[in-house]
Amino acid sequence: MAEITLKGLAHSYSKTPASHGDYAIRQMDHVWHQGGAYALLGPSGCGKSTLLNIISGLLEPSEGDVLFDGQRVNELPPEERNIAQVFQFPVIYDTMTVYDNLAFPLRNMNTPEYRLDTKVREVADILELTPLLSRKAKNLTADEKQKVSMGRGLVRDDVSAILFDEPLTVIDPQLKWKLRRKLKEIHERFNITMIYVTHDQLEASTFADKIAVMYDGQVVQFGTPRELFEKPAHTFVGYFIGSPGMNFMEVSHQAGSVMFGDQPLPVESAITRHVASASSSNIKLGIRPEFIVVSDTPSRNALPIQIVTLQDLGTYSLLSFTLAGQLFKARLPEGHAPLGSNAFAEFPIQHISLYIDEYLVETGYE
Ligand SMILES: Nc1ncnc2c1ncn2[C@@H]1O[C@H](COP(=O)(O)OP(=O)(O)OP(=O)(O)O)[C@@H](O)[C@H]1O
Repeated sequence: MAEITLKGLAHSYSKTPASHGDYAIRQMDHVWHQGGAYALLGPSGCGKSTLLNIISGLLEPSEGDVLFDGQRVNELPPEERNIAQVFQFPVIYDTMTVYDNLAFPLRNMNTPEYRLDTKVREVADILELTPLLSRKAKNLTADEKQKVSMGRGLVRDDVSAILFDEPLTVIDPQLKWKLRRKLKEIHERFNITMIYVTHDQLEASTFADKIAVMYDGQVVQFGTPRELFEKPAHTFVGYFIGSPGMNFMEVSHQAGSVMFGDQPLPVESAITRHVASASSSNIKLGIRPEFIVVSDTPSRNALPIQIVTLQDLGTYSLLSFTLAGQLFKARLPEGHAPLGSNAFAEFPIQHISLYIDEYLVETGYE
């Protein structure tokens, strides 16, 4: 069992890093608690695989410490870390049977055959591989091979964490859901820390209790899927989570008002105070497409908009409109009244969040 702590961690693939841009992981402190089901979510190139490889020991970090249950393991090779890693593409021995593939990690540890047999059959049963145990691995389908790869991580009793690096990439879309459920089941049964890397928010939120969102070499928010939706701590989280992502407006302060271009915006007074006193000029307001209220009649806080497109997506409609020259997205509920050529959008003030230098400013709704 292990709690994995990353302390002052940073990694550069360059031997002589000169600037921020030379780092794949930028100064990070993070704790993965024992037994958690976690996702590491972020776009391509943000440093997810680098971080997993540092945890598993395939890569030694250039700065900082990796601690397992408080013990520094930076110099420990992967085989001494009791961590299993499942990669994007199955890592199995094609000429061996499924049984021998599953037994391989245990034979390596000189596990007695009777114990090995029990464990192999238990894991095969969970992964629904029992009918395939005597098959040669080379005759399996891609998803069966990936299940064997996962099984090899699960057979060892001493494994304290399993790291999955986009494990469902090669899996048929229909089977992805089933395998994710299976992983969740395995997590509940074995109480193993699991870290699941993906760039897909749906995959992350169906697997994990808590998601670490990574952006540009850093974890910018660590929270439940709901927290990431309701309170994005960074503009990237707002943009990346949700379908479509949050709308952002660059704003400034003028004569007691928060201005979006030439347009004064109705906002809560605490936001106005923060915008007025901000030392940075990088100030944004964010609102989720779900919370914008659109109507064809003017009202006190509604602003005139220009409609670009309205798409009926079955359970909701997606409206694209412009305001002060910027494109916005709004999700309109099913059965929303049709919109004429004059339309108005209201941004309910309780749903507007303030970001200064890309980070959320907690203002509290007054
Ligand atoms: N072996 C390497 N040598 C040099 N640079 C590397 C190496 N591996 C990764 N990088 C760089 O480090 C950064 C982070 O890469 P990493 O593969 O960790 O990201 P990722 O989030 O896993 O991306 P993906 O989802 O595409 O795999 C990228 O800029 C990448 O180009």
